[in-house]
Amino acid sequence: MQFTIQATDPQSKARAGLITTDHGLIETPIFMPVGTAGTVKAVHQRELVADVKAEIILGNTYHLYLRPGLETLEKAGGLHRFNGWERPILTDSGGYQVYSLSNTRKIKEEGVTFKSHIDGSKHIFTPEGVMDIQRTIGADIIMAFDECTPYPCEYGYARTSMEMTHRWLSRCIERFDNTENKYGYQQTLFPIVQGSTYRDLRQQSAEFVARQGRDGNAIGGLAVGEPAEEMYEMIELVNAILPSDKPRYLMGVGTPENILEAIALGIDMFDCVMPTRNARHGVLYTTQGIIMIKNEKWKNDFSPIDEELGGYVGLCYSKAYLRHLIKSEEILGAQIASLQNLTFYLWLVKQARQQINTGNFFQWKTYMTKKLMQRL
Ligand SMILES: Cc1ccc(CCc2c3nc[nH]c3cc3c(=O)[nH]c(N)nc23)cc1
Repeated sequence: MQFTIQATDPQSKARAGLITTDHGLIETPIFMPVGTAGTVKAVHQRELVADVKAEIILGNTYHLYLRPGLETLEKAGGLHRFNGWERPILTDSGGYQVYSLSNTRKIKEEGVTFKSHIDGSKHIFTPEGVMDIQRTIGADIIMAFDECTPYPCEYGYARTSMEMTHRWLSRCIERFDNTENKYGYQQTLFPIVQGSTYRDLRQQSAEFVARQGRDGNAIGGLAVGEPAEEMYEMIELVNAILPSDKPRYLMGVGTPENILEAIALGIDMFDCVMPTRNARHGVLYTTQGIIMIKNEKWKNDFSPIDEELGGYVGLCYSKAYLRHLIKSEEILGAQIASLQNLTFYLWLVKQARQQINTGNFFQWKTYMTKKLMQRL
């Protein structure tokens, strides 16, 4: 995996870059739609490419391991072949998903034991085990096995948790560097910085991660309920330590405003469940601002959802019709709203990239944030 920086913003840490993988190119800054059971909820591959213009999607190790399972994925020739997505894929290591989905997990030095949220069967994720699982899934970029430190937490817990994540990272690197890819495509491992919101721990973790010299680096332990200002402070501190010539992936962030702020702080890659989760609840992101589509005011508004966005659903469906579908809890409503929000997120990072290339990202960010976050 290669990363080339094509332009940097003179008034911030923002940069426009290009990531090259065996499954194609990724222009950064980039937003990565979250696939869960191998698909993005309620959206087809064709739409992801043609409408959303997604360049890379996220696969979910926890879900895929439980269902369809490793045997099926291996027989299919990996996730790319299984779900027909021929572009880059990134998979998370599963630790976070166990933490957020299975309330029966236990953390030990060896790894994390949990019961499947599907059938209650017992499992253990270890650093070595999730490296093998992600080798079998076959994603181009795989994440180290970490503990996403809960927020808020005591300093002592944050330090112990970070130190275990560092020991797990060493075990991940040992396993990954001594196993081969299974399907003939190169894979790369990103380590994850932890340390909660404690400046000295974040500094230690960023230094430990930077020392591993991997192709890219991730910032974890954020977007877990901390105030945005604390998140920005941690990003700024960590990005000053992570190498500037490698992609930086901020996990789980965020609102359009968070994303533009983080781009200005030097982040290149994003993922977030917000676009699809909010869509299912009728919260639409549009180039004109936020629309709460269930609101009475859209009942007889037959204008297109978002003419400026240039996406299919924004042009071809009216606000009134989408309101009707969402109120009726029709699947089509979730599909249209998900497509609108995902298309918007990809549009936003593409606009940011263009502004970085033309050198006025910083002014544009202020104007765009004010415009996008207004309620219509
Ligand atoms: C499919 C998929 C879903 C979700 C994710 C990111 C999930 C995610 C976080 N989401 C919000 N905050 C987060 C923090 C962490 C973290 O510290 N470590 C890991 N491994 N994942 C995180 C990646 C892939």
